[in-house]
Amino acid sequence: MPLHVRFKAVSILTGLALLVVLVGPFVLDPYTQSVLVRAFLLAITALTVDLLWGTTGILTFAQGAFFGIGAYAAGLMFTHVGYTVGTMMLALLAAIAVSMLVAAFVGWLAFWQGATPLYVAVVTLVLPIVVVQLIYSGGTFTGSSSGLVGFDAPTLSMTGWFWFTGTLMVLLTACAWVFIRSDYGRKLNAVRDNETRSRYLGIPTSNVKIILMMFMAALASLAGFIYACVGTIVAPEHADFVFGTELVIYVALGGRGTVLGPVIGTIGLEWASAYVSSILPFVWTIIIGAIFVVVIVVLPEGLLPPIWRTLARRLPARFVNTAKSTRATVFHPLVEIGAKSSTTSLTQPALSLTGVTKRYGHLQVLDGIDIQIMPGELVGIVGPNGAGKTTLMRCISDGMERSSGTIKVNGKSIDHKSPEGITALGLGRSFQNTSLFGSLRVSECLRLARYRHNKPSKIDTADRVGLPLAAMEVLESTGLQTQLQEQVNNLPHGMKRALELIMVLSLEPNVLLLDEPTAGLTKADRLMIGRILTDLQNRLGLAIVLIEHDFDFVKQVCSRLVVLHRGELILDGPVQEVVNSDLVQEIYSGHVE
Ligand SMILES: Nc1ncnc2c1ncn2[C@@H]1O[C@H](COP(=O)(O)OP(=O)(O)OP(=O)(O)O)[C@@H](O)[C@H]1O
Repeated sequence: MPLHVRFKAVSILTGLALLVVLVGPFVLDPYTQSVLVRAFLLAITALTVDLLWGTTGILTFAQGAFFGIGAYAAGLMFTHVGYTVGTMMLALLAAIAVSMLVAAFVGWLAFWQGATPLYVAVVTLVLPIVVVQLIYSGGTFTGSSSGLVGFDAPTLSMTGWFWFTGTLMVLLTACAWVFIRSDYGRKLNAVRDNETRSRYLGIPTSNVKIILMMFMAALASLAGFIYACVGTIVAPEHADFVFGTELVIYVALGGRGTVLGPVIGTIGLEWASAYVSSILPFVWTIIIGAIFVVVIVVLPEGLLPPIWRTLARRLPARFVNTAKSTRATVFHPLVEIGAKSSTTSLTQPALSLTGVTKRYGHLQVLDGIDIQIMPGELVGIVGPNGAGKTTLMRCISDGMERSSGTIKVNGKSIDHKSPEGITALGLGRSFQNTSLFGSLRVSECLRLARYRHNKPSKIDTADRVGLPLAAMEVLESTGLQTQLQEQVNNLPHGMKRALELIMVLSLEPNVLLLDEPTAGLTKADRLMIGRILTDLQNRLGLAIVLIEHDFDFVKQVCSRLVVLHRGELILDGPVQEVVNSDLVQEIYSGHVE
C-alpha cells in the first residue's frame, strides 16, 4: 500500500532528527550530553502531558509522580536486590504495572460522570503529594528525604545513553505525531472539545480517558526508570508536584496539542536551565515563571504555533502544504437499516415512558409522564417556555436524569444507563443549542459520527466513509458537501444545525430526539428538514420526537402532538385536534392556571 504523504513527511523529519542524535556526541562535550540525556527523558514525560492535556483536555499534574514511580522501582530493586538483567526486567515490569494500576485508580476517581475539569486537576495534584509522603515515610527502605544513591545499574557510556534516550525520544515523538493526526486522535480532540456530544455519539469518554491515562503513566514511568539507571540516583523531587507542574509549564510554553512544541520546549528549557541556573540559581526560576506568565497572556497557544506560522510564510508553499496536508475523505451513501427493515418489532413501542417524574429539590419539573411512541410515528412535544420539554428529552437520553418512572427504548429499559449506553440501544439526540466540535473540520465530525460502526484507526484517517442516505441527502442539499475541509467554528449557524442533524442521522437510530432542529434555519432549509423527517418516518419507520416552537412546521410534519404544561402531560392526540383545542389556545395565551 503506498504511504500517505503525511507518513512520508514524518519519516523524513524522523530520519533527520535521528541523524542529529547520531552526530550529537561528536560535537557535544560530555556535560552537555548528560544535560541533554535528562532533557530527552523529560521531553518524553512532557509528551505524555501533551497527549493528556493538549490533545484530550485532561489537565494533569500526576505525570511527575509516574516518572517518580518508575525511578523508584529501579532505585529500590537495584539497592535492595542488586542489579542483573533479570532484576532490571522485573523492576521495569513492576514500574509499568504499578503506574498503570495507579493511573486506572486515579482515572476512576477523576472521571466519574459529571466531574469538572477542575476536580480532575485537583485529583491529579493529590497523587504526587501522596507518592512523596510514602517516600518520606519509607525510612531507610526508600531513603526518605535523601533518596537512594550509588546503586548498581546498567553500565553504558554517556554517549551510549545519549544515543539510546535520543532515539527513544525521537521515535516516541514520531509515533505521537502520527497518533494525534489519526482518527483516534480526532476522537480524543472531540472528547476535549465537547464531552457531552461525544457521549451522545456513543463514545465512552470516561473509559477512553482512563485508558489513555494508563498508557501515558506507563510511558512516564519508563522515562523515570531510565533516568534512575543513567544517574544511579533517585530522590523525592523526581516525583513531587513541583516537577509535575514544571512539565505542565513546559507543555504550555512549547504549545500544547502540537507534540513538537512541548518536546522542543522541554529540551530548550532544560538545556538553558543547566547553564543559567548555576549562575543565577534563584533568579532563573523567576525568569521561567515570568516567561510562563507572558506566554500565557500574550501567546496562549504557546511558542511553536506562532513560530511555525512565521516560518510558513517564508518556506516554499509545496513544503508547507505537505506538512499541513490532510487526506480528503469521500462520503458515500449506505443502504439504510431502519425499523421497517430490521428485526425491531413494529408492534411494540419504539419509545415507552411510564410515570416519569423529575424533581430539582422541591421543584417538580415533570410529573408522571406516560407516552408510548410506535415505530413510524413523528410526535411533536409542544408547550410554553419552562413546560419541561427539554428536561423530558434529557430524561429519555440519560438514565441518571429522571427521579422515578420507567423508560424503554426499542423494548429495553434504559435503567440508569449512560448516554453512550442509551445511544447503543438505538437512540439519537440533537440539542437545543447546537452541540459540535469547534476545532474539528466537517469531515472529521462526520467520521466521528460513524464511531460506533467504523472503529477509528490509531495511525491513519479513513479515506472512504459510508453515511446513511438521509445523512447524505442533508449533506448534499445544504451544501455542506463542499465545505468538508472547513473548521466547524467557521460555519454559519444554519450549517452547524444541519451538521448536527447529519451526525445524529449517521448513528442510524431507530428513535430520534430532536430539540428545535429548525431554529435559525431559512425557510428552504426548514422545508428540506421537514421532508427528510417525514421520509425517515414513512420509509424507514423511525420513531421521531420533536420539540418545536414553530407551529407551522409542527403542523406540516407531525402525525401526533403531546402538550406539556408545568411538567404535566395535558393533551396527546392527532395534530389538528390538539392545535384546534381550546385548552391549547388558552395555554399559549397564558389563561390557564
Ligand atoms: N438544572 C436545573 N435546576 C433547577 N431547575 C431546572 C434545571 N433545569 C431546568 N429547570 C427548570 O425546569 C423547568 C423546565 O425546564 P425546561 O428547560 O425543561 O423547559 P422547556 O419546556 O424545555 O422550556 P424552553 O421551551 O424554554 O426550552 C423550568 O422551570 C426550569 O427552570
